Amino acid sequence: MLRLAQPSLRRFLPGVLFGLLSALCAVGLLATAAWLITRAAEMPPILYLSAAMVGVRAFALGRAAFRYVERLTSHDAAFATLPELRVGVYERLVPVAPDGLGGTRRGDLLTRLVSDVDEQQNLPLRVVQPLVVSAAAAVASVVVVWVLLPAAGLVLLVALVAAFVLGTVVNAVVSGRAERESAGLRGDYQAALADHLGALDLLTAYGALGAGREALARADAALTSAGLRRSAGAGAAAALVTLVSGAATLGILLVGVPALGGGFDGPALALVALVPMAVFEVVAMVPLAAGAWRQVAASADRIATVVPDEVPAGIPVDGPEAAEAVPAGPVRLALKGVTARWPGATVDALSPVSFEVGPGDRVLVRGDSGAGKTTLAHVLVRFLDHGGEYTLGGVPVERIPADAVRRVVGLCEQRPYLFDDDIRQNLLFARDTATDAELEAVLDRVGLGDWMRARGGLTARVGDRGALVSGGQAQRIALARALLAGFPVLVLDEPTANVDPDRADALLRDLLAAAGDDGRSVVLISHTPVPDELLTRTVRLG
Ligand SMILES: Nc1ncnc2c1ncn2[C@@H]1O[C@H](COP(=O)(O)OP(=O)(O)OP(=O)(O)O)[C@@H](O)[C@H]1O
Repeated sequence: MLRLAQPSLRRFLPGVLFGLLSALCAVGLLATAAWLITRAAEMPPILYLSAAMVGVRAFALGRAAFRYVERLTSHDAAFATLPELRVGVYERLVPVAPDGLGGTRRGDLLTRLVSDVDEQQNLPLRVVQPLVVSAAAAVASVVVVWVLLPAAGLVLLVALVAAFVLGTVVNAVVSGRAERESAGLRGDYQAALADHLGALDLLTAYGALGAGREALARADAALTSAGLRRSAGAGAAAALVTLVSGAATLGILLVGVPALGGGFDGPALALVALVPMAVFEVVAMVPLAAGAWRQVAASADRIATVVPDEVPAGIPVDGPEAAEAVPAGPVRLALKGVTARWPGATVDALSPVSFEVGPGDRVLVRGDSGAGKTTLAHVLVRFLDHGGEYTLGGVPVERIPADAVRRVVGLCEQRPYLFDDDIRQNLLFARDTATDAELEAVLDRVGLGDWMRARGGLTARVGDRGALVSGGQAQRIALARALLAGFPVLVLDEPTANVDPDRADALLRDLLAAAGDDGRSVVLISHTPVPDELLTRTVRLG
């Protein structure tokens, strides 16, 4: 994760270089100004001062200009890396989804994928670059002061090391824990918020809104407290660095005043005494960089737990042998002694099951609640791995890429997901080349044509997760898009789960007729009895 977040040297280097130039200009500005003011007090001919006057102007302009370019280039590098990082995370997430993500709460998962991924841009911006720039600026300043007065250089060196160590330790002690916890607390808060908003109707019905709000307030208080501790740590480190900077100036004066004379005059003393003010301003970034590192690392850990390097056991992975295609022509699906186990579980969720689905077959899968019907559906579309033998057209599915299996075997889930958009968009993603006439025809086939026209056509909205449509209509929309996708084998998981019993029979007949009317095979998972004449065979689980 961290490797992905660090921009390439080519992108990263300009920001470091301009940052260093800006820091050196800041130090140079203070040094030249200090020298100029003290030298001017000696009232030399103006000619002696003109080079320093030009220097002050150049350093002042250079500091601002280099800082501006540094911001541009370093942010450009970080932003250019972010899309690659996001795509990298997403690509690693895809093989794990959906069944490898069950243990992560929705709001928290979103935080990991958005805020925690965004946090990674701070690795180059707030960790690596400040460390490199402040180290280089500190070394350069010590060398210059050392050349002018070695004892002063030594004082500056000791003070810089002290500021570095003390600032970093104090910041770590005061805010280290808060920095490590912040990302998790942000995830907790967003998860609590998503839970609360998603369950508003339930909480209202049970009069539990207050308890929900209390849980939110607790998560918010923990997040705010972590934010305050982080600020306290940053403040304490800044105060300490300022204190050491003052001490460094005093120390340099203590060794510098007795050394006056010869080549080391007043203006030179002013220069070495005031340089720490500028260089400590740059070095103050170090404790903050350490804090930023703790936050970046914590966020990287959180992303890594949802996108592990190795896909968890139970989730299918395309191995090198997964290179065959499903044989062309009508597809026969066959299971022999197939079992399955969810990731992390210790027992099988599906006891050995064997059956075949030939072209045009309509197979009903029945079983008590918990017998493993949904588990079987997930095995059929390769969301879950299996034991035993599962072949498509005689080829073991392990030898076919999972995506190719899913182009042949389609799933209408028990709770179909509808996007908060209009009906057209909810259908088009199954086949984006479909015309409006094709969309209307498929809605007619699943018995939704009149309803769609009464709602004003394909632009009618379905609401968040289908809030504006009934359970049965959601199932029909899901079937319509599966028909559009043209899967040769269609698995319907409990399509009547959200429909009242007297409508369930009619819906099942409609769905089976629509799904099977062009030679497609159907695996129907249902509790509801289905008339024998609509089926080819029945399989009982458990
Ligand atoms: N995501 C999951 N992670 C771990 N175990 C799961 C998961 N989903 C289901 N299970 C377990 O697998 C077993 C089979 O569940 P499954 O949902 O397949 O049953 P089902 O026959 O579809 O039940 P129902 O008719 O109530 O929908 C159950 O013991 C269940 O607790």
